[in-house]
Formats: sequence, C-alpha cells, structure tokens
Amino acid sequence: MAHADDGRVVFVAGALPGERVRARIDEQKAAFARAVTLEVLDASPHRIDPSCPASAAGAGCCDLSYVSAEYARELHAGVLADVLTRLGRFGPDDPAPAAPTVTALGPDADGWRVRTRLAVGADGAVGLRERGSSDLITTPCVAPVDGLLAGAAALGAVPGSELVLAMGSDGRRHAAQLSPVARPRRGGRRASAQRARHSAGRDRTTRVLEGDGAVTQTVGGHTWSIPVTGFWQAHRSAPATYAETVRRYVGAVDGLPAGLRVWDLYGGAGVLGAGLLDGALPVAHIDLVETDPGALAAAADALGDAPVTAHRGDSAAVIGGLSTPDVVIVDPPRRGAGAAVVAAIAAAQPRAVVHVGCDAAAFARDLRDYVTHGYRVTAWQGFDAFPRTRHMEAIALLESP
Ligand SMILES: C[S@@+](CC[C@H](N)C(=O)[O-])C[C@H]1O[C@@H](n2cnc3c(N)ncnc32)[C@H](O)[C@@H]1O
Repeated sequence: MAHADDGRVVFVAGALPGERVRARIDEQKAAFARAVTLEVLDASPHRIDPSCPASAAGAGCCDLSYVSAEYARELHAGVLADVLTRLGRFGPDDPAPAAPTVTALGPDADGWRVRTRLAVGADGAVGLRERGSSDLITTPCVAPVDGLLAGAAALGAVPGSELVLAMGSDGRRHAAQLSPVARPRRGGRRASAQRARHSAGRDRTTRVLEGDGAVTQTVGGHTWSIPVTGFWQAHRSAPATYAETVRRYVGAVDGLPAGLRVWDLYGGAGVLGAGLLDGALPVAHIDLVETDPGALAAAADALGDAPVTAHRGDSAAVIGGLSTPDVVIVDPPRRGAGAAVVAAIAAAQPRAVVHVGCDAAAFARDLRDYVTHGYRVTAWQGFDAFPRTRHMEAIALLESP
C-alpha cells in the first residue's frame, strides 16, 4: 500500500512493504487507486526471483512468487491480525488468545496442489488464464504436485473447454473436460474472463478423459472416492492437518459429555467430522450437512459404517431440524457462514464450535458474530494453505461461557 500526493491509498500490485518502486496507476476511484509495479528501485530483503514461471509470465496463479516463503507467512499473519482487529474487533478487552501465527502445511512451497482447472485454447493448448484477461499462458505453474500437469495438452480436451485435473492420494491422476461456456456478448475482456472463471461446473457437461473420474483420497482411517470435479482441499496436506486440528481443539474442551453429538456443517464428504472418529473422543453421532450430492454420495460410501447421518441442503435451512449438538464444525465457502447461520448455531447452544475459514475477512466477521452471542475464542491458528499466493486458511475454537 502506498499513498498518493492527495492522500489517497494506492494498492500497488507486485510491490512489498518498505520498497520504492516505479508503478503505473491502472484504476482510479474517489477513495483509492490501483497500480502495478513496473520497476523495483529499492528492493525489500524479502524479495526473491519469481519462483513460478507461469506467474512471472502474467498468469493469475502464484501472485506472491516473488516473496520468500517465510516472509509471505509473516505477511499473512499480519493480514490476519489486522482483520481480526478491524473487522473482528478483537482487542485488549476481548479474552482472545494472542494473534494467530500462520504455519506451513508441509516442507515445500511448491508441488502442493492436488487439483487444478486449466483453460483449453483454440489450438488445443492448455494453460492458465492471464491475470484479468482470457488470454492463455502455457508456461507451467510450480504449485501442482508432480505429474498433475504431465501431458495435459494430449488428453484431448476440446478447444474452449476447461480441463480439470485431480491427483489421488494413491498417486492416480484423473482428468475431465468441462464443456465450453457460452461467451457473454457484452462486458469486455475482464468481465468475460471473470464470468468464465466463476462459472460453476454444475451447468456444464463433464467428460472423463483419464482415470474413472472417482479420485481416491485417504485421510486417517477413511478412504473417499471424490468426483473429479467435486470439492477437495487443494493442498495435499490440508485434509489431514485440518482434521487433526479439529480433533485437537475438540479434545482440549473441558466438560464435554460422553456420547458426543456433532454437526459437520458445509461438510463436503465429511473429512473433518470423520477426523473426530479417528481419535479417542467419545463421538456418538455426526450430522453432516452439505449441498453437493456428489460429496454426500462419497460420504455415504466412505462413512457408511460410521454413526454419520448425511443431510442434503443449505446449512441455514437444515440445522433447525437437527437434534442439539455438543460440538459444531463449520467450514463454509469463501463468503463465510454469515450472521444468520452463526446465530442459528449459537441458538443450539453447542459447548464448542470449530470454525474454519479460507477468507480472512469473512473469518473475522464470523468470529465476531459468535462473540456477540456469548462465545469466546480459546484457540486460533492460520495455515499457509496456498503457498506463494495471497490466500490462507484459518481455524478457531470457540467455547460457550
Ligand atoms: C470449504 S468447503 C469444505 C468442505 C469440507 N469441510 C472439507 O474440508 O472437505 C465448503 C463446502 O460447503 C458446501 N456448501 C456451499 N454452500 C453450502 C450451503 N449453503 N450449505 C451447505 N453446504 C454448502 C460446498 O459444496 C463445499 O463442499
């Protein structure tokens, strides 16, 4: 962040705190402007040669690939502390723990991504979109695990489609083509690129090009068959680490009854709830709530012998009909759970909530809502779950008074 002569904030992409850069202002608003770095005049000691060639070529993948991994985690921790203070309003008067640290999920900042979605160009070439445009960058990114991208252009995805690649924990790759989206007639290059990127797979046909489209993922004592286009945490170490964190947090709560009743909201295929079954906790029953039928089918196969009841539907609508929980796991999409869902959870009076968030600001707002309903944060932790990018994940434990 820099300041213009008139005092406006200027967000400078490609620059680091403390640097002096020459930048081009691309967007001006009344309150702020956006710029992009053209030349670094005084470099930060944390700047490194860009480690991702795709990002260096302009792709929207590893947008922090010019920052050392350690410093990137410091920046993440700073952002998390900032939003927890400003949006979460946590401060000296709140009995919350010290600001969360952000830890790595594994030893390497590269080769972590187990699933990816690539664009297929008019000539059949496969690659990532350029930042803010629909142009194709075919230089490979460093994030995918070994073998995920191998020979991707030869898999036969048709021009204009997208190619979904997913690697199982058994080392088998699966590939599927998502049929082309109709090109919007208006809105310009940037809007059209964004719409295409955000277009969900649900209104598009899927054609499996490699493997059988059911990706094997083993975490703890359970094995799932996840549809190749279905949700699975992107970082290869994320499911086991988050499941372990949820188990550890719940294990630290005093006074939980025997015969624990758990809600696993936004539960996907049930990997976080299943983590509680792997420990010594006396879990009697888990209600899994999820909108995606593919994830629920995977949960039914993997957890068929476990005391898990799957409910298909919107968490906000389903939880009113569930029996009272002792513990609630909440892992919403980027927008967060929101005030209404948090209020409904609090009204059910669980002893503890473990809340997972992949957007720092939404995470901070959700935590504030629990606090408003009398819960207090007793543990929290950030994870560098998308190394070399500005994204992160965070998990908090909240307990009733
Ligand atoms: C961040 S993922 C977490 C999945 C799972 N906890 C895991 O770790 O694999 C969020 C999940 O919420 C589901 N979802 C999105 N909106 C939902 C809603 N309104 N109610 C219930 N589930 C929803 C998505 O399909 C997705 O599986």
